[in-house]
Amino acid sequence: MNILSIAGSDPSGGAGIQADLKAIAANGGYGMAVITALTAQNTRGVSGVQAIDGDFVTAQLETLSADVRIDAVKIGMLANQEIIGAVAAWLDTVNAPVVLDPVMVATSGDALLEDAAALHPLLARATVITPNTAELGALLGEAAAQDWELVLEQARRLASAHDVLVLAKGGHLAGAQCPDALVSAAGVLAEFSSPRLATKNTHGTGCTLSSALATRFAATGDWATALEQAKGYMLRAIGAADELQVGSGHGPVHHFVDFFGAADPMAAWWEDIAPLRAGIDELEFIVQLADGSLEREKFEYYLAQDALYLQRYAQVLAQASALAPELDSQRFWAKGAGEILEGELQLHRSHLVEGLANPSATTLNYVNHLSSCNSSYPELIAAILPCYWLYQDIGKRLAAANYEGHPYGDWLQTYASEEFDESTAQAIGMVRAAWKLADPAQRERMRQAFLRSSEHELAFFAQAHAESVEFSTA
Ligand SMILES: Nc1ncnc2c1ncn2[C@@H]1O[C@H](COP(=O)(O)OP(=O)(O)OP(=O)(O)O)[C@@H](O)[C@H]1O
Ligand SMILES: Cc1ncc(CO)c(N)n1
Repeated sequence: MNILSIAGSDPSGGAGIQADLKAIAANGGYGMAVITALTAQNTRGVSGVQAIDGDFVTAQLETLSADVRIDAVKIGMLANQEIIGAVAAWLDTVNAPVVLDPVMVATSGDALLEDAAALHPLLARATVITPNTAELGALLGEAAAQDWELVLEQARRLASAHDVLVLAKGGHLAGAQCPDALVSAAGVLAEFSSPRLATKNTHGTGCTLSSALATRFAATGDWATALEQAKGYMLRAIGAADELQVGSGHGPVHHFVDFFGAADPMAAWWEDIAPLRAGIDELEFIVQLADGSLEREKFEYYLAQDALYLQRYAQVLAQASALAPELDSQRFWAKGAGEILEGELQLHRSHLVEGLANPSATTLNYVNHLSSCNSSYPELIAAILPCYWLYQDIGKRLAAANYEGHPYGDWLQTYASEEFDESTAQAIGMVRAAWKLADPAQRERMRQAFLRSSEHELAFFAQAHAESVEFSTA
């Protein structure tokens, strides 16, 4: 898909043409650029603007469209009335969806267009306009809205007045969420909200979102889908912004987060518990379980404790579902809870003499650790993760040790299925996604929750032999 950005240059690379080309490429488009103005700009502010002659903007546009098919247009900084006129006239000659970001002020607060009213002739030629709250107010000749209801109301009126779609953006409002909504004269067509990330590096968010939106629309043909995808991309790019070190003011977002973002934190966590994993493999309980020499009494002790554990664990999974931020994760954790209650516990009961045992101190320690994480979704699912990941890992080796007539053969098979592999991959994915949105302190709490659970897993396997275990993960 060929996506044209008509915008100004930002030498610092975080906004304007430079951001647009990066965002278009990162979203799978082929980026092209017609430059309307040069700015002298860094992450702290704009110190100068040199607009291109309107005639030369026209020359760039006409030369390009004489040769190249244009699948979508994104418009950013237009600087003055002459350029607005040139772009408006050219738009009458092309037939492509147009995302117009009515750029008036930079993230730093510097003016990039003198008069909001000058944009009016362009509004009806756009397919979607993407004003922030200040720009929305200015386009209506009103004060900027301070709450989301009023933003939506203003967006509806602007959509109605110019017969366009308006992407209302709540990024500038106070609050823990950053909602965006696609609004037509009839009302809200789609709304997507994301958590507000704690970073000052938001230079060029507006340019980036509008370019991603144009690119995703060219690929999907559906504005709601395009917005959902662009918003997800935006969140990842802002989430990784602090990995870049550009300037001392409002730095850029990480446009290529999906390609060159930091190394996978989940892989690092897995390495962190390497000593615990080795420790589990060496436990007498595991060695004897694998070769079948484990005393029945010890196996039944383990199963009784595990049955007690699983009842509480199912409640913890249900709690993760209750805390989960969206439908997929809600469904995933609730399904996990259901499967434990119907499947795994069933297997345990078939091995057990009914009505046994109280939870051991080891079992209680583990479930209490899980419960202690249950007010924070990211920490709770980080604490849950070893229950999937370690069992999947050990399950593979135990299944490989299975043989015809093995006394614990059905148990050895339990955790070595494609379904369990798939669930484990999904659980890892959900923890990774929550990690990306977390701030550094929360990330460390997540890592600790994961490490502690891994230690409890080792202690749990050891308890039937009352083997003493030493923990060594920091
Ligand atoms: N701190 C943040 N955390 C998460 N999302 C954010 C944050 N800041 C902005 N966004 C999102 O970035 C997108 C662009 O929004 P914003 O309203 O900031 O645009 P803008 O003001 O036009 O940008 P610019 O500052 O580049 O002019 C929106 O989807 C918004 O929700
Ligand atoms: C060139 C240019 N366009 C747009 C913005 C808006 O952030 C900016 N800062 N610079």
